[in-house]
Amino acid sequence: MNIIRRPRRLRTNAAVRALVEETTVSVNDLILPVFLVEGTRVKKEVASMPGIYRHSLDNLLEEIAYCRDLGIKTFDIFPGLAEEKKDRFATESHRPGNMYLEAIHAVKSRFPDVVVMTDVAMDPYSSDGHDGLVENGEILNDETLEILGKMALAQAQVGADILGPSDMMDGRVGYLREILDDNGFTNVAIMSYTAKYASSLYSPFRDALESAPKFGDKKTYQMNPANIKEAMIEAELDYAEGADYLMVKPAMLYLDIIKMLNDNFALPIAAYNISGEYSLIKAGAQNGWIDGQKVMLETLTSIKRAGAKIILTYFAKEFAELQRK
Ligand SMILES: NCc1[nH]cc(CCC(=O)O)c1CC(=O)O
Repeated sequence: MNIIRRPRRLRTNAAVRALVEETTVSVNDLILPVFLVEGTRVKKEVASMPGIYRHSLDNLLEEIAYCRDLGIKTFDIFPGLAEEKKDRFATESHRPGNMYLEAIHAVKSRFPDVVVMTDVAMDPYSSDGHDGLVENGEILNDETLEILGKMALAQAQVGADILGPSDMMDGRVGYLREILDDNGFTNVAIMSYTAKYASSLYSPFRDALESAPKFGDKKTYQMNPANIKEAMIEAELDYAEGADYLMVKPAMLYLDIIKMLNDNFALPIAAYNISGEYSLIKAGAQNGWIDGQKVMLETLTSIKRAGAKIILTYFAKEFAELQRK
């Protein structure tokens, strides 16, 4: 038998496999999204996200301290608000001293080396549960920008490092960049949710924050999962408007989009391995149908292989714990 090229030679043992391994996920690549709620000593598991909790600030600080010791350096904080704090205009989102702004300030004061990423979107604060201002059942674009601008500035003022506009309004990256620069926050970065699709996999996140839309869906602002071309347009716009990072969301079902943006833009590409993607894997593992840890590793590796340098993932802590062993 004369088989000249035998690819299996590079798979013979673990050392050789490690030698030729092209993609390695590191804790340096990961951002852990965390959920913040009002109160003290609150730690409530999200029913649809086993192992993920809503924390009051005191517990969140402990959680961050623990994860920081594991090597996780960046945290994306999301607020869950009581219904009575919400209104049409998301007024609470930029009220000085609100729970969210206090938390950003507290995290940055306690852990100056930690990178705090924030969420810039109306939905956690909106009585309509939408990412924009609603009028007669429509989501207004330009009026929403003004609210996002106030929210972003308030976050920058308390020490946010990276702002994450997750709303999908047109023109918001340029609008926020200008407000930040005009107020002296030239070093506050923007990680734009560039290609955010109207996915059915956000529902566990909306459970966590009780932020589901009160009517309709988000299809007039989030992208159609069937489309590739508009991701290019969104990325061109965000690049031109000054985004520092481009994000694709969700991740697992959108690896082609991650690859396309990475092939076409020199900015770091991030991917958000979202709540429903996490829940699917956890559910499969809890049923004993798949090996949760192996599927987690394969998932993160695949997202990175597709071209994401950065992965926002609820698995960050579990991954870091596994690495430490
Ligand atoms: N601004 C909304 C927002 N910011 C982050 C997520 C989802 C994150 C996840 O599912 O993990 C969503 C959900 C949505 O668009 O309804």
